[in-house]
Amino acid sequence: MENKADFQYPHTFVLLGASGDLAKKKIYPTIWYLYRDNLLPKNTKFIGYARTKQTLEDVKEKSKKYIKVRPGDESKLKEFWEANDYVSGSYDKRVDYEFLNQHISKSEKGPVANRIFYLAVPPTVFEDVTVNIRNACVSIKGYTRVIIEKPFGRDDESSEKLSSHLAGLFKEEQIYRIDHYLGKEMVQNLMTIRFANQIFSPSWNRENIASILISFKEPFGTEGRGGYFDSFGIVRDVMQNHLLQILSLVAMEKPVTLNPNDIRDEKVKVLRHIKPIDLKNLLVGQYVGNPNGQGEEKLGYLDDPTVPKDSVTPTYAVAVIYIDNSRWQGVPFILRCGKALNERKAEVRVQYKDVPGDIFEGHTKRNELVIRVQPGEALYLKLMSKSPGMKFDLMETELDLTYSMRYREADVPDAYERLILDVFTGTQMHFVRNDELKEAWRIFTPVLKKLETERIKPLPYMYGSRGPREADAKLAESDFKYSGSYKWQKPSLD
Ligand SMILES: NC(=O)C1=CN([C@@H]2O[C@H](COP(=O)(O)OP(=O)(O)OC[C@H]3O[C@@H](n4cnc5c(N)ncnc54)[C@H](OP(=O)(O)O)[C@@H]3O)[C@@H](O)[C@H]2O)C=CC1
Ligand SMILES: O=C1O[C@H](COP(=O)(O)O)[C@@H](O)[C@H](O)[C@H]1O
Repeated sequence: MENKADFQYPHTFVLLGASGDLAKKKIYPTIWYLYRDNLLPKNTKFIGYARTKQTLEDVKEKSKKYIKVRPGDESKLKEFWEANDYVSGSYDKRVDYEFLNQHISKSEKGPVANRIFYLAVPPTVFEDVTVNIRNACVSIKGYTRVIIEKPFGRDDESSEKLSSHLAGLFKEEQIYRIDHYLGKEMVQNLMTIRFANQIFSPSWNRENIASILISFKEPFGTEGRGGYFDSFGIVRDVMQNHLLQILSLVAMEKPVTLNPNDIRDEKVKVLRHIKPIDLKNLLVGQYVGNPNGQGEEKLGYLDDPTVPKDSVTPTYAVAVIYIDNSRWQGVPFILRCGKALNERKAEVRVQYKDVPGDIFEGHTKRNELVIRVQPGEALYLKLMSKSPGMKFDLMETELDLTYSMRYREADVPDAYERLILDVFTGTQMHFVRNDELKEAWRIFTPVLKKLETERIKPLPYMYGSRGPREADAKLAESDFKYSGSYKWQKPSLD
């Protein structure tokens, strides 16, 4: 943590794009929760900025249904909105930012005042906004930090262009690139699980681990957002960022210290051992409607009116990645993600090798460590045990750390809450550094280009299914064994 001492000074949090979807659904609720829980500096002002001519009352009204208010919080909420303001202005005219600057300055009494700019704006105005912040709005008596949201470009070239643009305006310590998966409880737990447990360290390697599956599944399709999605696809939307970030935390070497740059150095190092993905190691799919489904389920991706009828954009993908270093050589890391599937789930499955010299006549099953990111955080280790009683049979069972049962009182914060608070405290550990981004695009750009120039046709899968049938074969050929024999007995809360 850089600077809790800073908390005594005035802070201004400027939300650019305050009239948009992300602002009302995510950012206003998040800053309210942080404010409600007294986690922010006492003297923090919030300013919404966007082109839309509206009042603060309008902002309040639009975000109302997304803001949770517990009984007794009403006066605090009133106080929160009193600390808010809304300024309307263009994204491209310096004069409007000069006005914004004057507005911010009004509440900046004293020798030090800090400013945070959250860019909840589309990529098309990104350059204008950052140039204008730099020219007219930086703090002259404190820090200025900018939070940016993906997409960070759509390939290596556009991302590099964006990075050089930003580097010309701000120092890397001022730039907070959000990958909200880095704010999730179990993703943050990965380093603790790996490096604070001697039991895992000696086996976390190619000698013991057969394969690692990192999955993201969503039970809904693009639902009218297809226009945006179609120019990106699931590989850019989820795999190149969220899943690759998880991979780097699972695979990296132990950092020298917990210093954010030591951690990010290790993440970059492990990414550098990965070659660009070969087309033969990528499988893509696109959902089609389920004729027997209800409502949305009946519709396929191509039925979305905002999607071109001949689109070959993947809504599902499996990529098999190899890390060419001494720890992981030959171990498949399988990244798998998709929309319009049978369930919502994000998890990591570390599958251990078969027991050598099995004396149990082939009845042993592989150990599997499952780190469930969502829904319902859990960590469980599937293992073999003698079945209780007179018999000497083997059974598949688990050591189970289900958060809702073990930590009943714990309040797991939302990813955005953690990350925005990190920006106030100046902690960049859970943000993406420029060179990480560069490596991520190096790994994915060639295969994305191939998919697009060759117009590779995605495999169809039905809305609400587990994805294309061929995906399981890909898992199997990548040494991920599924037996279907494991049964979990959910413990009762009593
Ligand atoms: N603490 C907890 O909350 C615990 C919960 N459980 C629950 O018990 C249930 C079973 O545990 P789990 O570890 O998932 O057990 P399994 O090893 O049986 O895995 C089941 C998962 O395997 C996948 N699968 C199905 N068919 C295939 C196939 N042909 N090839 C490859 N993969 C396949 C499916 O997920 P997919 O569609 O993603 O491929 C399925 O959900 C889960 O619902 C789990 O959440 C278990 C232990 C602890
Ligand atoms: O970044 C994205 O993530 C969301 C899923 O986030 P989650 O926290 O709900 O798991 C996904 O729906 C969206 O397409 C993608 O851009």
